Amino acid sequence: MAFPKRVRLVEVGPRDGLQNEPEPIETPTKLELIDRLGAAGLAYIEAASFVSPKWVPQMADHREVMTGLTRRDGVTYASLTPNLKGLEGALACGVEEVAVFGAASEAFSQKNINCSVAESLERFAPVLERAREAKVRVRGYVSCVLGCPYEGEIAPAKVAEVSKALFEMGCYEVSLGDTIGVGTPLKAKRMLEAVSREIPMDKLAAHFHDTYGQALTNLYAVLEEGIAVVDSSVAGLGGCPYAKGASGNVASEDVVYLLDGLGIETGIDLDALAATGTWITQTIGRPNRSKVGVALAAK
Ligand SMILES: CC(C)(COP(=O)([O-])OP(=O)([O-])OC[C@H]1O[C@@H](n2cnc3c(N)ncnc32)[C@H](O)[C@@H]1OP(=O)([O-])[O-])[C@@H](O)C(=O)NCCC(=O)NCCSC(=O)C[C@@](C)(O)CC(=O)[O-]
Repeated sequence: MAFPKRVRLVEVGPRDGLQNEPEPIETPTKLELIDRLGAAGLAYIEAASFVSPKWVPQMADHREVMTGLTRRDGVTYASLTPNLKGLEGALACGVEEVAVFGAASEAFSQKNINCSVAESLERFAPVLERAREAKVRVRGYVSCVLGCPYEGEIAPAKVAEVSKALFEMGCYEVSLGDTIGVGTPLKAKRMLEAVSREIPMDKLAAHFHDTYGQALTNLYAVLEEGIAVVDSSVAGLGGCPYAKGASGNVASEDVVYLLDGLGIETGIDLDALAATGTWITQTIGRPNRSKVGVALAAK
């Protein structure tokens, strides 16, 4: 299969990237980050997460973030909403899109959202129904698609089953999360093969973490299979609070550099994105995990 002509990046830095930071990050810093990302050409930014502040304290300012945004034309600002309470909170802030998040692993589902996979799907059904009423699109995540921190190997058939359930429930797109970054290209292709037998390829996204340094390679493999939506995080920020040791998402700068080299359009200004990565890592005192970002900053 040929590479797609254009790839849509879903920037998850302000949410996935920051949710695990141990020290509180000021809301104005988050707002500036979101604004800079929009200015760099990111057309889809996951800005906040309407989850319990007891579970993820770093996302407790979701309301302030979603109402404090300076909205840019053509940019979608999305939020995670694990249940109806989260959705109602997000709707009250004028959110344009939301995401529910399930898992292909029972143990991870319990640790992350305190319920089984089947219970999570039951919980998502009214979220999708209410979102439909409010004319808000819902994205679906499946975590642990290439391995689980608690269960180890995850069968591609399980990933396909949960993805299909989310898609049939009304998620317009299902994002496949290698939460702990353990995947390798062949594994990623096999998992995608199983999922794409149930869901059209153009309704799927790749959400790869870079814990084992395989994320770009895995992305290359799934781009070859026809994936055209990639989740990434500026400067490779991030990690999941319920996946110990998981490092950040693949860095947006590295993905854009790869795609530019393949002649795949993204609409993103790499220099502006890299400058944003330098700025946010300096501001929050974190290493920049984008090799491209570091190289461009050293020029
Ligand atoms: C889902 C729950 C809420 C269930 O948590 P629970 O304890 O089972 O929920 P509950 O309904 O029994 O409520 C308990 C308390 O939470 C409150 N509550 C209930 N819901 C909300 C809400 N929406 N917003 C704010 N507060 C809420 C509720 O009001 C109550 O408050 P209390 O009476 O104790 O004061 C909890 O487990 C939770 O918030 N989990 C979030 C975990 C999380 O955010 N993980 C990281 C994101 S997922 C991820 O990173 C993976 C991904 C997407 O990036 C893909 C990948 O890489 O794999």
